[in-house]
Amino acid sequence: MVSAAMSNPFREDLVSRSRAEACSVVIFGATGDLTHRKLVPALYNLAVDGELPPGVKIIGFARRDKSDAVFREGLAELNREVSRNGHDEAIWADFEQTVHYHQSEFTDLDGYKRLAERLDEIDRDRGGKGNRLFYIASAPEFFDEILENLKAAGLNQAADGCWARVIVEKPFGTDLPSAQHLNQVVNHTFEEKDTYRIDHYLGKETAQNIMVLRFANSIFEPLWNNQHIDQIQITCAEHLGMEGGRGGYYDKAGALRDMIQNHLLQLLSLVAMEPPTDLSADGVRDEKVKVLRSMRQWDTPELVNENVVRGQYAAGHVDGKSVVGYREEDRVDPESMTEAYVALRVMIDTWRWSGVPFYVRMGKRLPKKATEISIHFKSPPNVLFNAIPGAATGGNVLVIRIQPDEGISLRMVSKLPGASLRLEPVKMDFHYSTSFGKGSPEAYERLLLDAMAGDATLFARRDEVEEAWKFIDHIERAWHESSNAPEMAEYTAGSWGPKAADELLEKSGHTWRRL
Ligand SMILES: NC(=O)C1=CN([C@@H]2O[C@H](COP(=O)(O)OP(=O)(O)OC[C@H]3O[C@@H](n4cnc5c(N)ncnc54)[C@H](OP(=O)(O)O)[C@@H]3O)[C@@H](O)[C@H]2O)C=CC1
Ligand SMILES: O=C1O[C@H](COP(=O)(O)O)[C@@H](O)[C@H](O)[C@H]1O
Repeated sequence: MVSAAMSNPFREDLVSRSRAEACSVVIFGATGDLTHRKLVPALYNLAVDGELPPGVKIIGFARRDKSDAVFREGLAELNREVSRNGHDEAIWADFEQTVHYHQSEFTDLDGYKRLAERLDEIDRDRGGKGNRLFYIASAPEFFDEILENLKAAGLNQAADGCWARVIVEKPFGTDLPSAQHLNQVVNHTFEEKDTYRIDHYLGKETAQNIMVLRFANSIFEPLWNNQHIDQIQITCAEHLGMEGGRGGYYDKAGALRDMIQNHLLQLLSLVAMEPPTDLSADGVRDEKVKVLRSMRQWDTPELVNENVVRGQYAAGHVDGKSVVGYREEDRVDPESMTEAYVALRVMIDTWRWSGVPFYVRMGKRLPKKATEISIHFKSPPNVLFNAIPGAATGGNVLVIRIQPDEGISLRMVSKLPGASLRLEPVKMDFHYSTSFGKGSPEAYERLLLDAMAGDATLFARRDEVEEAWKFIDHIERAWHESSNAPEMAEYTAGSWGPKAADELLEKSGHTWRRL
């Protein structure tokens, strides 16, 4: 068995103090894609690894009429396809006994009252009262209604000595006012300490390792500032387009709202934050929110033009297959002005980061799926080796590979073996799979376990979400409301994005790192 402490040595004391506790997990939207592909496989894999607390019950809440047996069979079918640890029929047979289905409309208060009775029964079987974890995995238009109905049915209150918590899926609003409204609804239903705004990038093993790399090693932190770092790049490349009917959602959201506002600004704040005073949820989140507050605002169309590039893919080839352009995708408006690619320069106006550009890019239909952060150190003074072949290969680059092939590499310049002095870049490389001999758990496993343990460190706090929206809203306004709106650039599917994104960096003498 892999214990929580073993999987996270950095937070060993915290994990041993706050273990996941038995509870009823109620999933709203349980017949949907997220539940089948991510949530239930995550719970199953926790069970396989012996991490799921005994006594956990899973109750799927959705509209379609289904028996427990039919619901379980549908879940098993997907689990066979996607489960990280494979699908063991014997383990599944035990696991599925903990899974039940509750049919109701999200809008029907009676359905919640029946749910309350059902949960009471489960608690009685457990020997009295119990904990409840509500996971809102529905489309965002139902978030308010589900929260209000939970309150109306008294399900936001826990029995003495127990807890009732809520996990809210993304998107957490579509702009600052809608996020503020949702925060008000959530906070009037559950206390902030019981609210878990999910950002699955924070649950990725490599994202968690950013703090360890920075603060558990003495060699990096002294260099982690504008004296030594020239620029930082965060790239999230996806080869997929709008498969599985995603075009309808995506064309309303776009890359900036879908990925930058949440996942990539979270990664940026982990890279840029000051050391927290402790590892408590608020200790860490206090530091992250300071980064978000210090981002220079691109609050005029001119500033957006100078610092942000948006793009859509035209037809091209990805993975050897020809694919259509963004505007030809299923459920996408043929005249859409929604971006499937964004590249931006972020400036963080703090003592540590003054003058260091953070370049962030994300795009659909790029040549491959890969997310990484690269820290580009300044070059040494060009006095000793300037006349030597290979000397112009640049400074050190530390690369944190978030996915796939999770790991960290450091690029250095070395002497090529031989009688004459020639320089060549080399790479020191650490791979999670070879160093630890096993793959990383899925982000949802860690996040579900943390919510059961009452540890909100890897979840976004209210002020983080709102600060991120403030930054994003200026850009959205410049794109969609200004008369001199910056252009929509085009790139061929399967290429690394529009030329304008290269030009964004060239202005400062930089180039995107090749992945
Ligand atoms: N899919 C993914 O990989 C990811 C999804 N998300 C987020 O998770 C959320 C859910 O996404 P996803 O699972 O893909 O969505 P789906 O459309 O696949 O599922 C929606 C679910 O909501 C239920 N539902 C819809 N209307 C009602 C209603 N009136 N009453 C009761 N149940 C209802 C459906 O039930 P029924 O089938 O019975 O109608 C279904 O279970 C979204 O917010 C999405 O942004 C976030 C990250 C990744
Ligand atoms: O939240 C989202 O994330 C996925 C990418 O997640 P990953 O874990 O596969 O990197 C993205 O494709 C999707 O558009 C977005 O909504």
